Amino acid sequence: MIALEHVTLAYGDRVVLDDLTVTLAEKRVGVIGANGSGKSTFARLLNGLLLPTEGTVTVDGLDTRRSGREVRRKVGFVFQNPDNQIVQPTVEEDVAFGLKNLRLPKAEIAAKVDEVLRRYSLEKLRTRQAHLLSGGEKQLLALAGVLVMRPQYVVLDEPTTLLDWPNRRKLMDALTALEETVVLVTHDLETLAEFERVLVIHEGRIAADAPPSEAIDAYLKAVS
Ligand SMILES: Nc1ncnc2c1ncn2[C@@H]1O[C@H](COP(=O)(O)OP(=O)(O)OP(=O)(O)O)[C@@H](O)[C@H]1O
Repeated sequence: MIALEHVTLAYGDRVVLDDLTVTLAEKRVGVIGANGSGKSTFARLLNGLLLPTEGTVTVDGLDTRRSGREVRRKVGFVFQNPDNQIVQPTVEEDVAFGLKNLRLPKAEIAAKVDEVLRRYSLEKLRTRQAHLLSGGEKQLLALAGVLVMRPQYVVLDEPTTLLDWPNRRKLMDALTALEETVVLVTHDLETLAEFERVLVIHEGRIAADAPPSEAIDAYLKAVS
């Protein structure tokens, strides 16, 4: 369970999120809102990439301020721009990177990398230069690199922006199949149809917190 208590986040003197208190316990939570409303900021608070200016964020009781490393093991983060997280020359090396940092045995790393490349249809790309992949291929690689670490929670910040229709379908199917708890920030409202809960962020606050169709209605009203 991820809990925010009286969380305020300010960049300098600009308050972007204002006194949010919310608990995320569902398997599938969507986050929507206008450009600049604070969705990425909200997402980054969930795994300690950003620390609250005021208030606390806890993941299964671990405070992101005090237990950042443990929180980041639990909460995988898929960035909006995959170039932010692709760090190794080839696809297979990039997927193996986090596992190597854990100093797992070589055979175990190889087995996990094979499994995840197969699962996301990335096998044929395995020896390719990661930075030369297409945008959509990079997004799938970034997701694979996070999921291979088996986090309990996966936070994704607009992961479908670069994807064509088949790859968007593939990514959404992958998300549906995950056992992990998913928090998805998106402008792609139709991907939220099966979600249990959707938060609408507007003017620094949670303007709606409801099942998808109700939340999407509230969002469209707020921005029109
Ligand atoms: N590091 C930063 N320093 C100063 N201001 C920032 C910083 N990061 C974000 N902001 C500002 O905070 C506000 C919220 O940004 P955020 O990226 O969280 O919005 P968003 O809802 O994810 O937007 P989008 O839908 O366009 O991705 C924006 O006005 C942005 O310009």
